[in-house]
Amino acid sequence: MTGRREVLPDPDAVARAAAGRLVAVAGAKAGRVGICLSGGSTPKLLYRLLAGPEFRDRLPWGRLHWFFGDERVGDRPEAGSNRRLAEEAFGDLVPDGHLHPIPTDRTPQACAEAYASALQTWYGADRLAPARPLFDLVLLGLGEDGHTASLFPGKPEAREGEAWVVAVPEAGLAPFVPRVSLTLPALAATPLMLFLVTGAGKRAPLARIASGEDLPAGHARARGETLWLLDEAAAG
Ligand SMILES: O=C1O[C@H](COP(=O)(O)O)[C@@H](O)[C@H](O)[C@H]1O
Repeated sequence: MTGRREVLPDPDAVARAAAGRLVAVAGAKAGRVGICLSGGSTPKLLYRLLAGPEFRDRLPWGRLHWFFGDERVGDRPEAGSNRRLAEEAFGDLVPDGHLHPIPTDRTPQACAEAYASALQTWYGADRLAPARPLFDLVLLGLGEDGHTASLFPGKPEAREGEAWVVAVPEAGLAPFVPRVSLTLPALAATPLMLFLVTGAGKRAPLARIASGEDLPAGHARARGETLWLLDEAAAG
Protein backbone atom coordinates (compact mmCIF):
# COMPACT_ATOMS: atom_id res chain seq x y z
CA MET A 1 0.00 0.00 0.00
CA THR A 2 1.37 3.41 -0.85
CA GLY A 3 0.34 6.51 1.02
CA ARG A 4 -0.52 7.23 4.61
CA ARG A 5 -3.14 5.45 6.72
CA GLU A 6 -5.32 7.29 9.19
CA VAL A 7 -7.51 5.16 11.47
CA LEU A 8 -10.72 6.79 12.72
CA PRO A 9 -13.31 5.41 15.14
CA ASP A 10 -16.21 4.78 12.76
CA PRO A 11 -17.67 5.45 9.27
CA ASP A 12 -19.06 8.81 10.39
CA ALA A 13 -15.58 9.98 11.42
CA VAL A 14 -14.19 8.77 8.09
CA ALA A 15 -16.84 10.74 6.17
CA ARG A 16 -16.21 13.79 8.35
CA ALA A 17 -12.45 13.66 7.74
CA ALA A 18 -13.01 13.40 3.99
CA ALA A 19 -15.49 16.29 4.04
CA GLY A 20 -12.96 18.43 5.88
CA ARG A 21 -10.28 17.69 3.28
CA LEU A 22 -12.72 18.47 0.46
CA VAL A 23 -13.61 21.82 2.01
CA ALA A 24 -9.90 22.62 2.38
CA VAL A 25 -9.12 21.67 -1.24
CA ALA A 26 -11.97 23.84 -2.56
CA GLY A 27 -11.04 26.75 -0.31
CA ALA A 28 -7.37 26.67 -1.30
CA LYS A 29 -8.06 27.22 -4.99
CA ALA A 30 -9.60 30.04 -6.96
CA GLY A 31 -11.73 29.09 -9.95
CA ARG A 32 -13.17 25.72 -10.83
CA VAL A 33 -12.45 22.67 -8.74
CA GLY A 34 -12.70 19.14 -10.20
CA ILE A 35 -13.63 16.32 -7.86
CA CYS A 36 -13.74 12.70 -8.95
CA LEU A 37 -16.31 10.72 -6.95
CA SER A 38 -16.27 7.04 -6.11
CA GLY A 39 -19.29 4.75 -6.10
CA GLY A 40 -20.49 1.81 -4.09
CA SER A 41 -22.02 2.20 -0.66
CA THR A 42 -19.17 3.69 1.41
CA PRO A 43 -19.33 7.28 0.10
CA LYS A 44 -23.07 7.71 0.79
CA LEU A 45 -22.40 9.08 4.26
CA LEU A 46 -19.90 11.58 2.91
CA TYR A 47 -22.26 12.81 0.20
CA ARG A 48 -25.07 13.28 2.73
CA LEU A 49 -22.72 15.12 5.04
CA LEU A 50 -21.55 17.48 2.27
CA ALA A 51 -25.14 18.38 1.40
CA GLY A 52 -26.24 18.63 5.04
CA PRO A 53 -26.34 21.68 7.34
CA GLU A 54 -22.84 21.23 8.71
CA PHE A 55 -20.93 21.39 5.42
CA ARG A 56 -23.30 22.75 2.77
CA ASP A 57 -22.43 26.39 3.34
CA ARG A 58 -18.72 25.70 3.63
CA LEU A 59 -18.50 24.56 0.02
CA PRO A 60 -18.36 26.86 -3.04
CA TRP A 61 -20.90 24.80 -5.00
CA GLY A 62 -20.79 27.22 -7.94
CA ARG A 63 -17.10 26.40 -8.51
CA LEU A 64 -17.26 22.64 -7.93
CA HIS A 65 -17.41 20.16 -10.82
CA TRP A 66 -18.18 16.52 -10.06
CA PHE A 67 -16.77 13.64 -12.09
CA PHE A 68 -16.96 9.87 -11.58
CA GLY A 69 -14.31 7.19 -11.24
CA ASP A 70 -16.58 4.48 -12.59
CA GLU A 71 -20.11 3.62 -13.59
CA ARG A 72 -22.29 0.66 -14.47
CA VAL A 73 -23.45 0.73 -18.08
CA GLY A 74 -26.86 -0.14 -19.50
CA ASP A 75 -30.45 0.06 -18.51
CA ARG A 76 -30.35 -1.83 -15.20
CA PRO A 77 -31.43 0.57 -12.42
CA GLU A 78 -31.25 -2.22 -9.85
CA ALA A 79 -27.53 -2.62 -10.60
CA GLY A 80 -26.77 0.73 -8.99
CA SER A 81 -25.75 4.05 -10.45
CA ASN A 82 -22.99 6.23 -9.11
CA ARG A 83 -24.52 9.20 -10.90
CA ARG A 84 -27.85 8.65 -9.16
CA LEU A 85 -26.13 8.36 -5.80
CA ALA A 86 -24.60 11.82 -6.26
CA GLU A 87 -27.74 13.36 -7.75
CA GLU A 88 -29.89 12.10 -4.89
CA ALA A 89 -27.46 13.34 -2.26
CA PHE A 90 -26.59 16.74 -3.74
CA GLY A 91 -29.94 17.64 -5.34
CA ASP A 92 -30.06 21.16 -6.68
CA LEU A 93 -26.92 22.27 -4.86
CA VAL A 94 -25.10 21.34 -8.08
CA PRO A 95 -25.57 23.97 -10.83
CA ASP A 96 -26.51 22.81 -14.31
CA GLY A 97 -23.52 21.48 -16.19
CA HIS A 98 -21.43 20.85 -13.07
CA LEU A 99 -22.21 17.14 -12.79
CA HIS A 100 -20.26 15.18 -15.40
CA PRO A 101 -21.76 11.67 -15.45
CA ILE A 102 -20.22 8.79 -17.35
CA PRO A 103 -22.53 8.04 -20.29
CA THR A 104 -24.38 4.74 -19.91
CA ASP A 105 -26.60 4.66 -22.99
CA ARG A 106 -24.24 3.07 -25.53
CA THR A 107 -21.88 0.12 -25.69
CA PRO A 108 -19.31 0.16 -22.86
CA GLN A 109 -16.59 1.04 -25.37
CA ALA A 110 -18.58 3.96 -26.82
CA CYS A 111 -19.39 5.18 -23.29
CA ALA A 112 -15.70 5.04 -22.36
CA GLU A 113 -14.71 6.98 -25.48
CA ALA A 114 -17.39 9.63 -24.88
CA TYR A 115 -16.25 10.11 -21.28
CA ALA A 116 -12.59 10.30 -22.27
CA SER A 117 -13.48 13.00 -24.74
CA ALA A 118 -15.49 14.93 -22.08
CA LEU A 119 -12.52 14.74 -19.69
CA GLN A 120 -10.14 15.93 -22.39
CA THR A 121 -12.38 18.90 -23.11
CA TRP A 122 -12.45 19.73 -19.40
CA TYR A 123 -8.67 19.38 -19.17
CA GLY A 124 -7.97 21.22 -22.42
CA ALA A 125 -5.62 18.57 -23.84
CA ASP A 126 -5.58 14.89 -24.66
CA ARG A 127 -2.33 14.16 -22.87
CA LEU A 128 -1.79 14.49 -19.14
CA ALA A 129 1.00 16.87 -18.24
CA PRO A 130 2.86 15.62 -15.15
CA ALA A 131 2.75 19.06 -13.55
CA ARG A 132 -0.92 19.70 -14.26
CA PRO A 133 -3.56 17.62 -12.48
CA LEU A 134 -6.77 16.44 -14.11
CA PHE A 135 -8.67 16.57 -10.81
CA ASP A 136 -8.17 18.53 -7.60
CA LEU A 137 -9.33 15.58 -5.51
CA VAL A 138 -9.99 11.91 -6.25
CA LEU A 139 -12.14 9.78 -3.94
CA LEU A 140 -11.81 6.01 -4.12
CA GLY A 141 -13.20 2.95 -2.40
CA LEU A 142 -11.86 -0.55 -1.90
CA GLY A 143 -13.80 -3.60 -3.02
CA GLU A 144 -13.59 -6.78 -0.96
CA ASP A 145 -11.76 -8.40 -3.88
CA GLY A 146 -9.20 -5.56 -4.00
CA HIS A 147 -10.75 -3.59 -6.84
CA THR A 148 -10.96 0.16 -6.92
CA ALA A 149 -13.14 2.23 -9.26
CA SER A 150 -13.95 -0.63 -11.69
CA LEU A 151 -10.40 -1.90 -12.02
CA PHE A 152 -10.59 -5.54 -11.02
CA PRO A 153 -7.80 -7.94 -10.03
CA GLY A 154 -6.39 -9.90 -12.93
CA LYS A 155 -8.22 -7.88 -15.58
CA PRO A 156 -6.33 -6.02 -18.32
CA GLU A 157 -8.05 -2.69 -17.55
CA ALA A 158 -6.14 -2.52 -14.27
CA ARG A 159 -2.88 -2.46 -16.24
CA GLU A 160 -3.90 0.20 -18.78
CA GLY A 161 -1.09 2.73 -18.93
CA GLU A 162 -2.21 5.17 -21.63
CA ALA A 163 -5.99 5.58 -21.96
CA TRP A 164 -7.80 7.72 -19.40
CA VAL A 165 -11.01 5.71 -19.51
CA VAL A 166 -11.65 2.04 -20.28
CA ALA A 167 -14.63 -0.20 -20.92
CA VAL A 168 -14.84 -3.06 -18.43
CA PRO A 169 -16.86 -5.70 -20.26
CA GLU A 170 -16.43 -8.35 -17.56
CA ALA A 171 -16.70 -6.83 -14.14
CA GLY A 172 -15.55 -9.93 -12.29
CA LEU A 173 -18.44 -9.60 -9.85
CA ALA A 174 -21.84 -11.28 -9.94
CA PRO A 175 -24.29 -10.28 -11.25
CA PHE A 176 -22.46 -9.39 -14.42
CA VAL A 177 -22.84 -5.70 -15.24
CA PRO A 178 -20.52 -4.08 -17.77
CA ARG A 179 -18.81 -0.95 -16.51
CA VAL A 180 -16.71 2.00 -17.51
CA SER A 181 -13.77 3.03 -15.36
CA LEU A 182 -11.08 5.65 -15.15
CA THR A 183 -7.62 4.10 -15.36
CA LEU A 184 -4.82 4.29 -12.83
CA PRO A 185 -2.98 7.06 -14.80
CA ALA A 186 -6.12 9.24 -14.91
CA LEU A 187 -6.91 8.65 -11.23
CA ALA A 188 -3.30 9.45 -10.34
CA ALA A 189 -3.49 12.89 -11.95
CA THR A 190 -4.42 14.66 -8.74
CA PRO A 191 -2.66 16.30 -5.82
CA LEU A 192 -4.89 14.41 -3.35
CA MET A 193 -6.35 10.88 -3.49
CA LEU A 194 -8.56 9.83 -0.59
CA PHE A 195 -9.51 6.19 -0.06
CA LEU A 196 -12.59 5.74 2.13
CA VAL A 197 -12.56 2.25 3.64
CA THR A 198 -14.98 1.14 6.33
CA GLY A 199 -16.28 -2.12 7.78
CA ALA A 200 -14.78 -5.45 8.76
CA GLY A 201 -15.28 -6.79 5.23
CA LYS A 202 -12.39 -4.59 4.10
CA ARG A 203 -9.86 -6.07 6.54
CA ALA A 204 -8.90 -8.92 4.24
CA PRO A 205 -8.24 -6.82 1.11
CA LEU A 206 -6.31 -4.29 3.21
CA ALA A 207 -4.12 -7.08 4.60
CA ARG A 208 -3.56 -8.49 1.11
CA ILE A 209 -2.51 -5.06 -0.18
CA ALA A 210 -0.25 -4.52 2.84
CA SER A 211 1.43 -7.86 2.15
CA GLY A 212 2.29 -6.68 -1.34
CA GLU A 213 -0.25 -8.71 -3.30
CA ASP A 214 -0.90 -7.43 -6.82
CA LEU A 215 -4.34 -5.83 -6.38
CA PRO A 216 -5.52 -2.76 -8.33
CA ALA A 217 -6.34 -0.70 -5.24
CA GLY A 218 -2.78 -1.19 -4.01
CA HIS A 219 -1.45 0.36 -7.21
CA ALA A 220 -3.64 3.47 -7.08
CA ARG A 221 -1.64 6.44 -5.92
CA ALA A 222 -1.80 10.18 -6.52
CA ARG A 223 0.99 12.23 -7.97
CA GLY A 224 0.60 14.17 -4.73
CA GLU A 225 -0.74 12.80 -1.44
CA THR A 226 -2.49 9.43 -1.10
CA LEU A 227 -4.41 9.08 2.15
CA TRP A 228 -6.26 5.96 3.29
CA LEU A 229 -9.04 6.88 5.72
CA LEU A 230 -9.98 3.68 7.56
CA ASP A 231 -12.42 3.04 10.34
CA GLU A 232 -11.41 0.79 13.23
CA ALA A 233 -13.49 -2.09 11.91
CA ALA A 234 -11.57 -2.07 8.62
CA ALA A 235 -8.18 -1.45 10.19
CA GLY A 236 -8.66 -4.40 12.57
O1 LIG B 1 -18.07 -1.52 -7.14
C1 LIG B 1 -17.69 -0.58 -6.52
O2 LIG B 1 -17.18 -0.76 -5.31
C2 LIG B 1 -16.11 0.00 -4.83
C3 LIG B 1 -16.17 -0.23 -3.35
O3 LIG B 1 -17.53 -0.14 -3.00
P1 LIG B 1 -18.11 -0.20 -1.54
O4 LIG B 1 -19.58 -0.38 -1.73
O5 LIG B 1 -17.50 -1.40 -0.90
O6 LIG B 1 -17.78 1.05 -0.88
C4 LIG B 1 -16.29 1.43 -5.29
O7 LIG B 1 -15.15 2.16 -4.98
C5 LIG B 1 -16.58 1.52 -6.76
O8 LIG B 1 -16.76 2.86 -7.18
C6 LIG B 1 -17.80 0.79 -7.04
O9 LIG B 1 -18.14 0.80 -8.39
